[in-house]
Amino acid sequence: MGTWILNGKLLNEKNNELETRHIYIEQGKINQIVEDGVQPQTDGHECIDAEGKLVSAGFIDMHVHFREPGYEYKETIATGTKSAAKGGFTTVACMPNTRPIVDDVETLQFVLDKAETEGIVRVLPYAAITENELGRDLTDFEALKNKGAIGFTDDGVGVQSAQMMKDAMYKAAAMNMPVIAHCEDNTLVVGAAVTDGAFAKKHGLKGIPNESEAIHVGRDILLAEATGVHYHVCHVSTEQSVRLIRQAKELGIKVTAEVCPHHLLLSDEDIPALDANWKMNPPLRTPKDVEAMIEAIEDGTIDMIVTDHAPHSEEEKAQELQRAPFGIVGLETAFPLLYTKFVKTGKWTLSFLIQKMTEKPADVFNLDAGKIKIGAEADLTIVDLEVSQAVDPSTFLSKGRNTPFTGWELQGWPVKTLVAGKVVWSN
Ligand SMILES: NC(=O)N[C@@H](CC(=O)O)C(=O)O
Ligand SMILES: [Zn+2]
Ligand SMILES: [Zn+2]
Repeated sequence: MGTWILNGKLLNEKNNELETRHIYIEQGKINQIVEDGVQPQTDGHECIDAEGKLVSAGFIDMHVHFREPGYEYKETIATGTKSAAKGGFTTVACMPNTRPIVDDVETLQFVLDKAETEGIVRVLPYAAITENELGRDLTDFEALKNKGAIGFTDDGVGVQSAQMMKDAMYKAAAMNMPVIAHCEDNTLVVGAAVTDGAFAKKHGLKGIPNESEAIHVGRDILLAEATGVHYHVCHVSTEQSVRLIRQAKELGIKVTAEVCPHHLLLSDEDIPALDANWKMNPPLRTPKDVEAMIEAIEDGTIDMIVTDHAPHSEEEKAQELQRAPFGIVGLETAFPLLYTKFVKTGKWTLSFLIQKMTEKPADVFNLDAGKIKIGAEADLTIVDLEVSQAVDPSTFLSKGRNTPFTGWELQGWPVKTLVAGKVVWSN
């Protein structure tokens, strides 16, 4: 028995038109795509009616925090993947800043086992660059790669020593593995709650300067050039970083980059009060930086959109701004936010947005995913593009409720998510 998804709207990337199609899935893979008008042979098969809804390749998020092991009160692989499925994501890449850090094969195996037994979407694990993310000793890249790590990153902190980063890049390059960098120079203001901008000034707060990110981006681009590694910049937030990445790409250096919805949609001037739901790292920057992020995703300087889904508990986020941890959740709001604010407004085509959340990340990280085609895994997302609904954190499947987008009236809500042809979430 197979499964038919009937009457879905598939995006024709050539003309950005939505066309009605029927998709037949067998043994987890897309087996047939039938034109409207042709009567599909549904006898004896399961049928899903997608009448009028968008059927997209499942979204891919190359930057999430699922907190397991060690911080299960914030999120688990079970709740994190549920949250992902609800957001229409079928593949997510997990950051290693758990407790313990994913810096050895035992911890990596633990994550893989949990993903296998409790995860409802595909989970790809990153491993740390340095032991305990302390920046002192490199982890065992060879062993971690062999066990299934897809790249190396100390996300959460910057690798402070240029020599350490260079050694890591040489090693990763020799193994054909990417280095993924959280860019933050700790000799500049570090740990402040907001950017060095209007909000900081108004409230008499110290601010994190743009250079603390961009100095690492510039340094690492030079090191990537010297080592030949595939270097990927995490959560780009400043116009200076964009400038450096743009130039590096022009020079043919192997650099790729990601941006988060919040850095495309919010600036420090939007922060309403001293509220930790607006605190994340990197922080919301100035309106000029937001403009630069939009330009950079539009011209291809930034390759993909990621959420940096970073759940924290209610109690942690209720602390005063300086004490509260950095991070906001993102999986359940990413697509509706971007669809409503960029596609509905006519700034982007639907196919542009979907590419940045499917094909592009798959391309950059060599994943066999991100496209609806015969023979591909049936990782699919069915999205209602019409119904308008307000963001309500009490409905999140994530344990985290920490979002600045509460109450935003959005369209483009996923209604059903399939992984390998199985419905893993349905509203
Ligand atoms: N982005 C955040 O604000 N927080 C992340 C760490 C990180 O991505 O650097 C976290 O682990 O909570
Ligand atoms: Zn980070
Ligand atoms: Zn992160």
